[in-house]
Amino acid sequence: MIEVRDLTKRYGRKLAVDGLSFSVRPGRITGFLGPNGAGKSATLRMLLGLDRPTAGRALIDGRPYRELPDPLRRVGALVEPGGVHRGRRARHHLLWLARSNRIPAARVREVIELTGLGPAAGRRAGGFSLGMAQRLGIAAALLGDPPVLLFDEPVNGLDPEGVVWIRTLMRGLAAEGRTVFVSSHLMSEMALTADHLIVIGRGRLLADTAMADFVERHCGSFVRVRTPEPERLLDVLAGAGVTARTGADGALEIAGGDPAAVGELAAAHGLAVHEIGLRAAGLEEAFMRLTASAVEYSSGEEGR
Ligand SMILES: Nc1ncnc2c1ncn2[C@@H]1O[C@H](COP(=O)(O)OP(=O)(O)OP(=O)(O)O)[C@@H](O)[C@H]1O
Repeated sequence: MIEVRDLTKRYGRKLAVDGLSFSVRPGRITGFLGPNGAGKSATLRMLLGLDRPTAGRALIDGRPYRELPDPLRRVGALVEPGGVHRGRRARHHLLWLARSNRIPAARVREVIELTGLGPAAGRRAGGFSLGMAQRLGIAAALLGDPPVLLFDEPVNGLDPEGVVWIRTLMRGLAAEGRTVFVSSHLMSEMALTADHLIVIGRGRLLADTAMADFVERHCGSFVRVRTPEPERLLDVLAGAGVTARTGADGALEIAGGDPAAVGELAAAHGLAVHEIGLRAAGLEEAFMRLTASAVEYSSGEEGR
């Protein structure tokens, strides 16, 4: 179980995490989502005792990381790949970690097997592909057989096979009853992986919801219509009590609308329609809408 309570982190004048509170339960994968710079890594660093909160608490099994007895047996983390000395062989790295944490060497064999590192275990980590480096990082995270696992952007840069492998592994870990907390800035990836979502923007909580509820609430259908006179169609729609928004390419979008009704309204006002149809709102779009104000704020601030 992970608990974050009123967590705040300030770097100089930058408020990276701003009074954040949420819990992460065992037995499921919880996705930690937010646009770049939202404060995900800062939160994970505080959970792992790599950074001190300015205020509030970041707890694993009720304690701050630094107060955990045998931390490797309580929590495993994949924070940044490549934290391994390049000249060190993968197996030796794991054996060294095991020995310094009083973990039996037999467990090293198990995690090598579990992560499919076998053929590469005798090779030096410096020559590893990103996919192999990720497997080694995950082997290290699993060494203490911890009930809590944190993954920071684990699929970044991986090929499709690597992505599927990590997704399957995380599902297995959650099915064993572990707490699996995984950060990403990709909603589409989370949709395939997570059971629950914590979404943050500008260091604040934007959503704490079951994945299925998020999909149901945010991913209804909408009518997309393209006309050479969008301003006039907007007026006509507004006159009929219909709210529309202008999409990225200038087409109008009407949430939950009926294409026939929109088409007839346009025809009745002599408006040309170049394209009209019913679309399903994508998860990525829903995520962008949810976090849009947070993104605008942060880019505006950086421009100052
Ligand atoms: N050590 C630091 N010093 C100063 N500012 C920092 C530091 N670490 C993070 N920040 C700032 O805090 C904010 C949150 O950063 P963080 O890395 O936690 O975001 P993130 O959600 O993990 O983003 P990304 O998806 O890009 O990794 C950003 O604006 C970042 O520039």
